[in-house]
Amino acid sequence: MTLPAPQPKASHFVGGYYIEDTSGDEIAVIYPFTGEQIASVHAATDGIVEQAIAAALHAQQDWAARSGTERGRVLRRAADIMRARNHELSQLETLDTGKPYQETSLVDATSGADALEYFGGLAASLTGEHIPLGEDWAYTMREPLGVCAGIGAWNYPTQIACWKAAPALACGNAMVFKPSETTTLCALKVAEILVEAGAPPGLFNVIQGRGDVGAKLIADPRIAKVSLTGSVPTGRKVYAAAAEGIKNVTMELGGKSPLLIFDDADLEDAVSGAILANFYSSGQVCSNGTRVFVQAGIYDAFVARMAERLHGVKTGDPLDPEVNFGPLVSAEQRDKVLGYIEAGKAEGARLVTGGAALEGPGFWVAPTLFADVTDEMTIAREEIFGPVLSVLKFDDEAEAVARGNATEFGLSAGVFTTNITRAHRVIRQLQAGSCFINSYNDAPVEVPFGGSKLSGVGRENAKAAIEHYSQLKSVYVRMSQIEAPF
Ligand SMILES: NC(=O)c1ccc[n+]([C@@H]2O[C@H](COP(=O)([O-])OP(=O)(O)OC[C@H]3O[C@@H](n4cnc5c(N)ncnc54)[C@H](O)[C@@H]3O)[C@@H](O)[C@H]2O)c1
Repeated sequence: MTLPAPQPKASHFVGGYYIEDTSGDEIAVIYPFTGEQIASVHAATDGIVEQAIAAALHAQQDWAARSGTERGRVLRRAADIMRARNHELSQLETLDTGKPYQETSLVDATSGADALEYFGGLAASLTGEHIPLGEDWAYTMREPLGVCAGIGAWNYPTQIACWKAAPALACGNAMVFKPSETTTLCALKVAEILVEAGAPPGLFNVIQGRGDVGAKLIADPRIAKVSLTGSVPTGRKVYAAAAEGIKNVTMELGGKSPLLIFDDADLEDAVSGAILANFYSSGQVCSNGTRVFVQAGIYDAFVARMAERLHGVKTGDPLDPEVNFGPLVSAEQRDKVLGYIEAGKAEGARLVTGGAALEGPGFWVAPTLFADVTDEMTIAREEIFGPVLSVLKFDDEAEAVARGNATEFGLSAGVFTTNITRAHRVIRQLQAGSCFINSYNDAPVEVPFGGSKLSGVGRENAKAAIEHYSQLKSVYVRMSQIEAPF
């Protein structure tokens, strides 16, 4: 298999070109399967940050002056290019993250292309309204915000870049995007593709760096909006920095989501749902349903069947299309997850399967199933971001809802039951932004995605995202003479 060369032409993509400044700190690109360095980039210097913002400001003028139809055509062309290059982009996503190709070839560039296509389709319909007021009238215009900053996490580098770029660009904004320092490669390809599709150079720029570069970017007064995908502690810092400039924000943060499985659920379906809710991307998904509450009547059957189904995990080289479970993204993340597993054992959870690192040079953690987990255990309270499923027993519906909601997070929630009245009743009471009935972790671009409570502010995807990347201008038009008091 010929692999894409992981080393990018240069670290940053600014003003339509790859640019470099090796005086920035070196950031190694590590392939999580081998633990070996496969490329390197340099963190953006102040000069690179300045060039990126200047290029974005310039491009935004041209872009905002184009019709929505023209803007949409560029985004849809970019979607077509991404789809045509799915194989190569998916391999790069695998090298960047360690997620199996079996998964990346279905999800990542595809989901990115869906966002570009969807918002490309919406671009021409972003109109204001006419408000009759007797003889007078008013109208509204939907205007872009200006230059937006996008800051990404490491679990979905292509998708996160596209989920932010597509609505921003559709509304007439430009963007400077900083990927996670752990996954630096994929967003550069998104930038290349947008230029190839006809976006003005500088419309979507990618600069590398750690938190300090992100902080510098969002502190700049020329940045009108900040969209972050990351953890709650980072969200607090970024939100506070954005508040200094009264900037618009979208915060896509962490979660500890409940998945409620009732006695009357289809057992096999519920087990499949819980697998999707916990082991996809080796558990590194923000919306994962990591607290699986199972009603007493099917509790033992659920735990037994889940343990059996986990025998279907196939590890190995994530680029092998037969492999369905990959390593974690970094040594640091593996160690963090192993720490939580030890806490689970020490606090008395019953380890059913897994519970240790796997052999190999890469960053492996075995898919881990804990039963008899109780609400106060660390593994039931904190976001682990790894392949660790906790099963908690419950007796009745009200108890399950109360315990499900007893968290500071509010990203997702799910329910498995064949009683449709109960399904809707329970979902209505669960405090979460993205919910599922007899399913889990579906994220089509047509549906708003985001969290409540500490899990976030604002929504990505769907028409809801337009509100977060545009502002309304109201214009009052008087048709009659003005009556003034003096
Ligand atoms: N809700 C969602 O849509 C969603 C999706 C994916 C991941 N996540 C969350 O992301 C976390 C995992 O990702 P991570 O470890 O990369 O998160 P992180 O918070 O460590 O970093 C996220 C990004 O913020 C940058 N950053 C750090 N400090 C900054 C600062 N002071 N100013 C500006 N930027 C700064 C980082 O460099 C990185 O690019 C998990 O908590 C997960 O739940 C949420």
